[in-house]
Amino acid sequence: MTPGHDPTMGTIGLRVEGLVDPQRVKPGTFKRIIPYAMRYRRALAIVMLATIVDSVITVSIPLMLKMIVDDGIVAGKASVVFGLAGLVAGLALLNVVAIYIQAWFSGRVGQGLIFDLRTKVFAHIQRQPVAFFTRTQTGSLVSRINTDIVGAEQALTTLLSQSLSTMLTLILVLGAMFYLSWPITLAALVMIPLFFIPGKIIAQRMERLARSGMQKDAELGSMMTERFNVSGAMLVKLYGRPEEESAEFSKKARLVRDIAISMDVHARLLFILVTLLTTVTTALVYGFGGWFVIDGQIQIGTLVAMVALLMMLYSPINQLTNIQSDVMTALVSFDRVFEVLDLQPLITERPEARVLPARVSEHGNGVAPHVEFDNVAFRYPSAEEVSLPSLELLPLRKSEHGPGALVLNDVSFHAPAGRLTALVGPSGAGKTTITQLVPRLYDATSGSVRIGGHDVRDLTLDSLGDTVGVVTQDAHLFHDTIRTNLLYARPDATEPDIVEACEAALIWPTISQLPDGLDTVVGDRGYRLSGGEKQRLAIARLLLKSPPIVVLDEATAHLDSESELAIQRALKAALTGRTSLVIAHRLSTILDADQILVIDEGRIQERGTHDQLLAGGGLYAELYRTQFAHQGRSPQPAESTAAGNGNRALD
Ligand SMILES: Nc1ncnc2c1ncn2[C@@H]1O[C@H](COP(=O)(O)OP(=O)(O)OP(=O)(O)O)[C@@H](O)[C@H]1O
Repeated sequence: MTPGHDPTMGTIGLRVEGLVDPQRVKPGTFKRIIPYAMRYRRALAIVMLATIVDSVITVSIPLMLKMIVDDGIVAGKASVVFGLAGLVAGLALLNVVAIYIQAWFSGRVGQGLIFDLRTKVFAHIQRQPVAFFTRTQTGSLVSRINTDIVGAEQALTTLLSQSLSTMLTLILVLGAMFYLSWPITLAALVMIPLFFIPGKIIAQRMERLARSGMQKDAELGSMMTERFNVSGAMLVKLYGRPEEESAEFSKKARLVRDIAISMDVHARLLFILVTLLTTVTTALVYGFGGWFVIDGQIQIGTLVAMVALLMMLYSPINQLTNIQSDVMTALVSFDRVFEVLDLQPLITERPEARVLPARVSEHGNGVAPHVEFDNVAFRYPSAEEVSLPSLELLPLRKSEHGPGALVLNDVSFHAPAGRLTALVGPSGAGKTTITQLVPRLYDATSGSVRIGGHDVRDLTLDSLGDTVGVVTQDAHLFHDTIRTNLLYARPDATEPDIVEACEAALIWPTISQLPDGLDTVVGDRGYRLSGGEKQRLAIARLLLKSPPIVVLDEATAHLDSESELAIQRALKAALTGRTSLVIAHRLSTILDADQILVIDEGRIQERGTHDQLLAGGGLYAELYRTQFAHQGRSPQPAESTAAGNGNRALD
């Protein structure tokens, strides 16, 4: 089947109404581009100089052809013919040099711009809060850094290099034509406005298609990013849906194809119309010019030069119409990049933020600070606050506009320095949310979270990062070596430091048996390691960082008893002497906790030690019976645990 007969191609050509996003380029986009270009003013000046040389040479050649014909051939002077022909060849050579310089420097400007924008957008995205990433489609984001930035670069280089050469050539060619024969030039000029009309109409259409195309392209990219990682691929397999996935993919790819075809058709249409007008105008010049030559009003050489110049006139006019559509298409890219750069990060460092003062004991050892929640209420930020609709998969629903419901309410507690505070409660109670407020993954909506008496919002983000270590249930590992993953926590750690951390986390025996040891690549998201090994590696990473405060979400995944034991021992090492906030899923942890907070519906419903709470016979007692008691230990009084004594039995 030829592509033209593909029955799925319902929206080819100009009929792509449903695909086109009617959004326009924001006013002021162009102005914002200028500072980016100004960084390359020296290279740009060279580009412009080379462009001027190129234009002048290009226009002077037809004038020399006229002289060859009239003053050489017609006059019968061979020396003039040879001399001028040699000069034309020399100028052509010089032009090659000018074009080469132009290409070299405009490449530097263009690629430099891509580099500047990419690094800026990447750094900006890094500063976005976690909430942004929970809403955004990864593929769309990647596409902004790749496709859109390259598009934006094209806008600028097209605008700066092509438009100058176009305008200059146009002026020089018209000047030369007027000089040679103003009546023929005027006749040709009458046609020029006609060249702009199709350009204008088609350019607008192309702009909308370009925006739409980028959006759909990003959706395609997103789908691939989600399906081509281990978790996504596993889900597809386990639910046996490869056919549906392929169908969904081809639906999206079809849209991308149709938009691309439509863009091609528009570009081609523009070209055809301009070619038609060019031919008609050339015929007009030959008609008038031929008559003038016969009439003896102009020389034959003048007609030759006029036609050659005319050919040069169309190329810039053609470009001018293209520039319009190219620039519009590419301005869309800039607009989409600026859209990301304009997104203000929700969690920022205050200008007067301070480093958390280190506390030292009488013996000169570092002392972990305590953590306090004071009347904290929290709601997750709304979509408008943290994300861009164009980076989300689906359009926002009505319910997603405006602030959501409070997830935490009136949460106040004191997590004593160097002690273990366990959080327990039913699913969705708000435990994870509470722990996320300590490292400022989110900020409290009201009330305050304090570390060592300092509001977390008054601390520098670096100091907060150094103070709080987090191990989540699904500890993420980069697709890199074990060593690189560990060094991520402390880049200056030495080999003995790494080994010590791995030994304390009880992962060293496993690592040392691997053929490549610490240089083993862990695979995408650590999928080449078992669940228990991954968690222990995450604990080793935490130990290497050695933060005074630890936030930990215990893994609920079922582990064999050996791994379970290893993890418990590793945790013991990780928590000793540290202020820890643990979402507890293990019996051993709640028995060892200095304080247990029972969370339900975003509030602290009960608090105390295991014995006190069990005696109370409330929610905790029920949770204990359903979640913890079956884990194999008969209820027993929690051992009293002094901070940092290292004697807490976690196993
Ligand atoms: N990023 C988010 N945006 C909006 N709401 C969220 C977000 N994350 C969690 N929630 C909601 O906040 C509430 C508390 O969730 P949280 O994850 O803190 O519960 P949890 O006690 O840790 O539950 P689990 O034990 O199942 O992990 C839930 O109702 C959840 O749906």
